[in-house]
Amino acid sequence: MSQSYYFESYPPLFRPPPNIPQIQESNSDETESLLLDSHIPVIDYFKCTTPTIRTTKYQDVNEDRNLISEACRNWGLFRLVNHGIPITLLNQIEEHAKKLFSLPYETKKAFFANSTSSSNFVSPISYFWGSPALSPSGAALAPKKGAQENNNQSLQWMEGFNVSLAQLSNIHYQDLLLETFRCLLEEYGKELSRLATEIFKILGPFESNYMSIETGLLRVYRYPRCLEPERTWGIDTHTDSSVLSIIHQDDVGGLQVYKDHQWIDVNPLPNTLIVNIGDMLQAMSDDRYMSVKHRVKVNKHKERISIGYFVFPAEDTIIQSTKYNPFSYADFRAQVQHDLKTLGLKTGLQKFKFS
Ligand SMILES: O=C(O)CCC(=O)C(=O)O
Ligand SMILES: [Fe+2]
Repeated sequence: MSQSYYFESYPPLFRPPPNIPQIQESNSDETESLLLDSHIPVIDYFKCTTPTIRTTKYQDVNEDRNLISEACRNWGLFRLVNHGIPITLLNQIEEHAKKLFSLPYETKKAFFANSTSSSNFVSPISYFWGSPALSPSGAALAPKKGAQENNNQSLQWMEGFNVSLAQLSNIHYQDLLLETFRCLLEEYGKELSRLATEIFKILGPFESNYMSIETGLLRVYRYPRCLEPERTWGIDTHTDSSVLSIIHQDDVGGLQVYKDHQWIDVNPLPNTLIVNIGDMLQAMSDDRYMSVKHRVKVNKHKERISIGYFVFPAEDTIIQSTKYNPFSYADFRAQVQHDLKTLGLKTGLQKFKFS
């Protein structure tokens, strides 16, 4: 595939100017210290959730459960191994995502438009780029005015598909690639609902409505190659608004987590998921668990694909906490949307804190 054709798949603002030497896909890795990455807690899902196994080979299941709580208190993030999700499923999703992302930008935009003028059809899969912030309907918030200028801070170097899991089974696509992608996402969504439910149980007890599986969504991201990776972010520093987020990343790397006043690379490890605590879990746990700051770097030589699963409280359930005024997730989301519109950034839980 020629480069000029290839870059047709990038949103126009992400395409390299025609008069500069073209960047090549490369295997040269950026070298960053791997040292601290090895301190990120690793949790064995199988050991935590299989109480019947009691041999000298396995620790007591409670010990492993305590490791999860400890990781959520100290890091707000952990790696999850032995999660039971078939590696072939993860590989297939990645492969299909790559194919869809490499369609021309205009095709992606038209294909995944949220609704058509002739019907009230709402697609469970929508396409967005330039900002991970979406409106409640799943439509991408347009990049802020001024993002057209190069190196504007608010433009984030990513594009993605937002997938509402609850609506995914209501539709069948004619297009084979898309229909296969839909089926794979549906299967992956079920697997992740299972994991999130178990982890939530282990971290609790919490009110059952504090996490509602029906709210689950997937974000499939592509972070395009970027000529000046030091001047922009794939996703800038943020905390997730979710209860729990579960990320699968490919082998490129770029995710970083903030811990003890420094940024640490969350290097990719094969067949490993990353679990993040979101703002909602921080509030409902009275700040015992911390929603962790993280960000995504972009890369000059390689595109990166990641898949995030996010799950939220039932929309109108009031979250009671000793640290925050009572609020619902709907209140929180409205506040975030308002902050993004007016300030261009999310202030998050701070707005709800007891004064
Ligand atoms: O792509 C990633 O690794 C992380 C994405 C992320 O932080 C998010 O969607 O909130
Ligand atoms: Fe995030």
